[in-house]
Amino acid sequence: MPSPRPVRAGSARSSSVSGVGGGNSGGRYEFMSLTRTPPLSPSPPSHLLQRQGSDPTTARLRASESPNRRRRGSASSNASTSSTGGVQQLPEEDCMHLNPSIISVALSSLLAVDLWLSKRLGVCACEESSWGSARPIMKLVEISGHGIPWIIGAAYCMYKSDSAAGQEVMLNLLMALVLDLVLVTIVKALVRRRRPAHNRMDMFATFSVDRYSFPSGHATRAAMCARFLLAHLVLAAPLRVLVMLWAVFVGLSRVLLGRHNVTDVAFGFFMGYCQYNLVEVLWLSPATLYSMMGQLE
Ligand SMILES: CC(C)=CCC/C(C)=C/COP(=O)(O)O
Repeated sequence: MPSPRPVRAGSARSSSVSGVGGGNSGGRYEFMSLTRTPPLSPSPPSHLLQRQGSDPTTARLRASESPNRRRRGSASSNASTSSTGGVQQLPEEDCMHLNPSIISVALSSLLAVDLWLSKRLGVCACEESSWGSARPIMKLVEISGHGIPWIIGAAYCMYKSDSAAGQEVMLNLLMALVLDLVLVTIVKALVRRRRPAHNRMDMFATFSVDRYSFPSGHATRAAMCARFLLAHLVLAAPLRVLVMLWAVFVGLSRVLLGRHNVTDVAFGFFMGYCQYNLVEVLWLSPATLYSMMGQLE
């Protein structure tokens, strides 16, 4: 009895490329057959179809499928092979699984990078972390961007101000701070993204939505207040630089403390920047204020 001849993988590959020829290379045809149903007519040569299963890429893809999908896939491809006289068709659901949308792939990649980077940057997340000794300073920066000192400070300055212009600016800063709290609460409640696992929930004065992390309320406030200060209160160049550095540092400290992922802070900065535009649109003038107070009386 003749002994079976060993099959060499290399020879199958090289004959596949040379067998198709022209612009439509063997490699291209095989790739397309994985992602969409090959045309029924004209039927591709049967020697090409046989080689699909022996291609290493095909083999790897099939190996990564779940056992159930593999079983279903092979059953349906067997069925379609027999019903179409040798033409192999992939079931429709397989085609969809092999064609994930570019947006969802980009989003999952961004989230994976975000989680990885945020975890690496959370160097002050607890005392035992690599920069744990800097944690008290980071917590001071955290308090400098907290809502309570800002609200109390703005109300106190408004009360103490002896000019109508000063009172107007402080009143609008108060309105901006309240608006920021409301908008951040709404977005946090809608998105409900959990804070990073390495965060220790030892923050001062929080609302219930503050168990969620997207967006960072400190980052929105820092961006909005920085724009507000630069537009209305701080004119000297060195102080303007300090204000900007403070805002950046508040955002950075959120990630270093492990309170937030990088995307929470990035979106927070964007949202706070836009919120200032809204404050300008809603700006309360003394006339508006007096008419509002008149309506209240
Ligand atoms: C109690 C008041 C007036 C404000 C809460 C401020 C606060 C704790 C926001 C949460 O900030 P992050 O989202 O950056 O952690």
